[in-house]
Amino acid sequence: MVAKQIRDEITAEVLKMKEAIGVVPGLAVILVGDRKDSVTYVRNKKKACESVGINSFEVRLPEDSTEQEVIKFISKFNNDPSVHGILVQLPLPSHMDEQNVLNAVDIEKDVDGFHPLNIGRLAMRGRDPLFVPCTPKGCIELLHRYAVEIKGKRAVVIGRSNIVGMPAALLLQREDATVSIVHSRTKNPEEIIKHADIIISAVGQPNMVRGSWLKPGAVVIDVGINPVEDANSPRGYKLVGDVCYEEACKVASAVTPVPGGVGPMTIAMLLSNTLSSAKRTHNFQ
Ligand SMILES: Nc1nc2c(c(=O)[nH]1)N[C@@H](CN(C=O)c1ccc(C(=O)N[C@@H](CCC(=O)O)C(=O)O)cc1)CN2
Repeated sequence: MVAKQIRDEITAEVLKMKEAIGVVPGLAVILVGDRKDSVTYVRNKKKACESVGINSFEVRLPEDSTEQEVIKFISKFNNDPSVHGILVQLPLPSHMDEQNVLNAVDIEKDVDGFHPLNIGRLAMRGRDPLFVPCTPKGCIELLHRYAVEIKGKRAVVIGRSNIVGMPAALLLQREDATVSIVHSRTKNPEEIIKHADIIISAVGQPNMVRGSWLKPGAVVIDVGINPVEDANSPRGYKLVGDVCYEEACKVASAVTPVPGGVGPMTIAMLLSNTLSSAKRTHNFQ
C-alpha cells in the first residue's frame, strides 16, 4: 500500500533528522467540538504521528468555543519552536468563520495548505506554495506512484471545495492536464465525465458516479467518504465513496477504494508536510 510505503520513508527521515541534529518534527492539532468523524480523523492523525516518530500535540475545545479562544491556541503553537505544523480540524462549528480562524495559522506551519497565501501561490504560474493541501496532494501522489500519465490528459474534478476540488484542479493543471470542474450547478455532468482520462471525485454523494459514465480505461480517484446505513457493520454504517466501485472496476483501468484509498494518503501527506516544515525550519536536507 502506497500510504504505508510513504510512512516507512518518513520514519527513516525522521530518525535521520533526530540523530543528525536532535530535532523531532512536531504537529499540533486543534479539535473543536465532538463530531464523530473528526474525532476519528484526529485519532488517526495522532496514531500516524506516533507510528513515524513525529511528536503530536492535541488541544480539544468545546463546541461553543469562540473564534478568539481557538486563535489563542493557534498563536501559542505559532510561537512554539517544538511545533512545525499546525492544523485546525474541519469543519469548525457553524458559528465560526473558518477562514478567519485558518488565517491565524503561521504560513510557515500551515501543513494543511489552507492559508490564502499557500492557495494563491498554488494558483499562480511561476510560484510554489510552502504546502499543498493533503488530500489533493495525496491524489496526485497516487497518480505519480502508479506512473499514471497526467500531461496532456483530460481530467475532470467533481466538486469544487476549498480543501479538495479546487486545489486538486490546480494541481492537475500544473501537471499540464486539461481540467474541467463539474459541480452542483453543472447540467448533465456525465456528458463531461465520459471524456475524462482521469477523474478525481470529491462531492460527498454516495455511489453517484456510475460505471456507464466512465471512459473505458479511465483512472478514477474517489475522495468521497460517505457513511451509509449497514446493519451488518458493528458501527451500524459503512463508508462508501462517490463512485459505484463495482461498476467502475469493470470500465476503469484503476479505481481507488473507500475505505483504504485516499484517506490514508491524506494522513501520509500530512506527515510529509510536517517533516518538510521541520526540515525547512532547521535547514536540514
Ligand atoms: N484540517 C483538516 N480537516 C479536514 C481535512 C483536512 O485535510 N484537514 N480533510 C477531511 C478529513 N480528513 C482529514 O482530516 C480525513 C478523512 C478520512 C481519513 C481516513 O483515514 N479515512 C479512512 C477511513 C476512516 C474511518 O474509518 O472512518 C479511509 O478512507 O480509509 C483521514 C483524514 C475533512 N477535514
